[in-house]
Amino acid sequence: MLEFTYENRMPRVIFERGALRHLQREVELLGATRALVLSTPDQLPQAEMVAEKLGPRCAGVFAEAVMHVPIETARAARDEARRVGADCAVAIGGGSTIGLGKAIALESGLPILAIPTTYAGSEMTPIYGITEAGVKKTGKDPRVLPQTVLYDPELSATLPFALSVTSGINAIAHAAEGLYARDGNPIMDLLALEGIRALAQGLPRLKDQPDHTEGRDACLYGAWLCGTVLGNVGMALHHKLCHTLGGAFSLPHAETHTVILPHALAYNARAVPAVMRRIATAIGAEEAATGMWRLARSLGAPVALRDIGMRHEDLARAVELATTAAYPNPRPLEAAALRGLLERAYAGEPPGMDGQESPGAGHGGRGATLK
Ligand SMILES: NC(=O)C1=CN([C@@H]2O[C@H](COP(=O)(O)OP(=O)(O)OC[C@H]3O[C@@H](n4cnc5c(N)ncnc54)[C@H](OP(=O)(O)O)[C@@H]3O)[C@@H](O)[C@H]2O)C=CC1
Ligand SMILES: O=C(O)/C=C\C(=O)CC(=O)O
Repeated sequence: MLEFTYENRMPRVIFERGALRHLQREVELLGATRALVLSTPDQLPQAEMVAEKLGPRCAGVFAEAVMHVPIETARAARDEARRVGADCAVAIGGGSTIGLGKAIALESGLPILAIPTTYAGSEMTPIYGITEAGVKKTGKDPRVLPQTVLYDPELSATLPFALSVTSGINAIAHAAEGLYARDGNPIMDLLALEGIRALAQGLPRLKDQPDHTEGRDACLYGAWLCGTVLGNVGMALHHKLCHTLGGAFSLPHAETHTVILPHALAYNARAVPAVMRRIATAIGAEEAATGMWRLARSLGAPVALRDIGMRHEDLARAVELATTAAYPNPRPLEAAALRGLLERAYAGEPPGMDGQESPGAGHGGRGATLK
């Protein structure tokens, strides 16, 4: 049975090597005259390049973005936007910088022009996250969806290979979960499969040559598609686990996605076998979960939670948190099976394909009926 609701919520996208040359025109199209440029401290040279290209349309540079948007940084950026009379925010960087732009937009409604240099995909979503007193709160608001995105693969050429791989797998995770999202639709399925394929083919090309032209093009293209999926349909167990591990135990964002994804896919494999076949085909593997684990390993990415800062004594708490306010998932959440999943992920073992039960009270996924 085919049933879905589809609504188009997408920014204007310019994808081009050297896309920054369109910056002035694009800011003008937003109706803006005073842009506040945002970046992390380390990406200040890129922010200054953007400021230079903006010329008189640049109101200032705020290069203080940090991971997970602490409320103090958000307040400082909002104050700075007011102080310089900004009428738009131009965010150059990864999810941390774009997240800071979203924090400004959430309060002021200023339009955002995003220039992503990682593959996290925040530029395509109306999702924001702000951390206060050690707790990250996320929400959705149409005001934080960037109005324009400039994708320039040349700007990601400096992203180190290891970061490119984990960031690329972060993107693949959005698409993989989009394929079994309860509110998914055929358009997002097409984007998801193409996004996974592009990243699975692009990432290995960066291994010996991180500035490989076609490799960077493919990865950024894949990131755009996967980010679009994240922005349009709901996520499931994998994202819930990653948000739990990142939020409660401060594990690094993209690395956590990289370690967890094969195990989350294995957990859901029997509930949505058709989806798993499609993912396997997209990554060129016989089976989705093991294929993802092998892909990560072959690219030298972390495969063990213990190698990215997890403590074994925190696994029980992680299960508890992951089953509280759970995201809809095709297979029901069972504490014992989740503990098994995390034990394997902790030790860096291949995903376990055993001990699975029928979909039961999970939503069963659309993949059960859609080919
Ligand atoms: N709201 C949403 O829809 C989404 C939000 N997110 C959020 O975004 C954050 C993760 O995003 P992610 O992009 O992984 O993280 P960051 O923005 O923190 O970037 C990750 C790393 O990439 C480096 N980097 C970025 N650009 C370059 C470049 N051009 N050259 C060299 N290095 C570069 C950064 O270095 P440095 O710090 O030194 O600049 C940083 O170490 C998390 O907080 C996550 O929750 C992620 C996905 C979607
Ligand atoms: O936590 C956020 O800022 C919002 C969403 C994400 O981080 C998506 C993801 O897990 O990559």
